[in-house]
Amino acid sequence: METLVVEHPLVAHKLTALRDARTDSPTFRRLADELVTLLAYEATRHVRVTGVTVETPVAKAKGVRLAQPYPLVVPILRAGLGMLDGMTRLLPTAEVGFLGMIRNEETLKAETYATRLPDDLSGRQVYVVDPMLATGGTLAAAIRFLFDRGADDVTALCLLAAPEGIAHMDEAFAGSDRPIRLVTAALDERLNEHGYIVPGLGDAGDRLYGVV
Ligand SMILES: O=P(O)(O)OC[C@H]1O[C@H](OP(=O)(O)OP(=O)(O)O)[C@H](O)[C@@H]1O
Ligand SMILES: O=c1cc[nH]c(=O)[nH]1
Ligand SMILES: [Mg+2]
Repeated sequence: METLVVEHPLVAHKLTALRDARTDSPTFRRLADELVTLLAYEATRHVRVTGVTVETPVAKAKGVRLAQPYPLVVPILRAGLGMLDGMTRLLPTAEVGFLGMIRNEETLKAETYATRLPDDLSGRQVYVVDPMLATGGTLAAAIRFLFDRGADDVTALCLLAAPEGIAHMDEAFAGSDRPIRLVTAALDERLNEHGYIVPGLGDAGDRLYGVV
C-alpha cells in the first residue's frame, strides 16, 4: 500500500485540536470535515480525467474533466460519515456507497452489518473514508469487499493510522495488482492493549456522534 502522511501546518493544527479530549462533538465534527478537505486534495491526485476543449470568451482552451464512470465515495459507518461531506464537497459528481462495519471490541475483528453499494464496480475508482486505521481489520475487509465487486483502484483517507494497521494492509494485499493508497493526517506510535491508537483521539465514532 502506498502511504502518504500529509505534512502541513494547518493539518497538524486541526489534528491537535481534534485529539484534545476537551474538544466537544460539534467542534470535533467541524474539524474532521475541514481536515478531510485538506486530505482530499492530496488523495485525488490520481483521479481519472479525460481531455476536453472549451471556448473561453477569447479562444479555445484545452483542459480536463473528470472521467466517467465517476468516482465512488464509500464512508465506513459510523465514524466514516463524519468525513463524507468534506469529500463530496470536493467531488460533487461522485456517487456514494455505504458500508456499515463495527469492530468487535473483544476479538478486534471487523463485522459487516450493512452494505449499500452498486453490485458492479468494474473499472471504478473508489475513495474509502474512515477516520481510524487501527489493526487494519476493518479497512482490509472493506477493500476485499470492493475488490470482489470489481473496483480496480482504491484510495483510503483516514485521520489517524497506526503502524500495525499499515503492516496488516501490506500483508493482506501483498502481490495485489490493483493499486491501494492511503492518505492520512498522521501516523501515530502504536496500538494499546485494547486496540486503540496511541496517542490517538479515542473512539472516533463516539466523539463524533456520542457514546452508544
Ligand atoms: O482498524 P480497526 O482495528 O479495524 O479499527 C478501526 C475501525 O474502528 C472504528 O470504527 P468502530 O468499529 O468503532 O465503529 P463506529 O464507527 O460505529 O464507532 C473506526 O472508525 C474504524 O472503522
Ligand atoms: O483508536 C481507535 C481505534 C479504533 N477505533 C477508534 O475509533 N479509535
Ligand atoms: Mg467506534
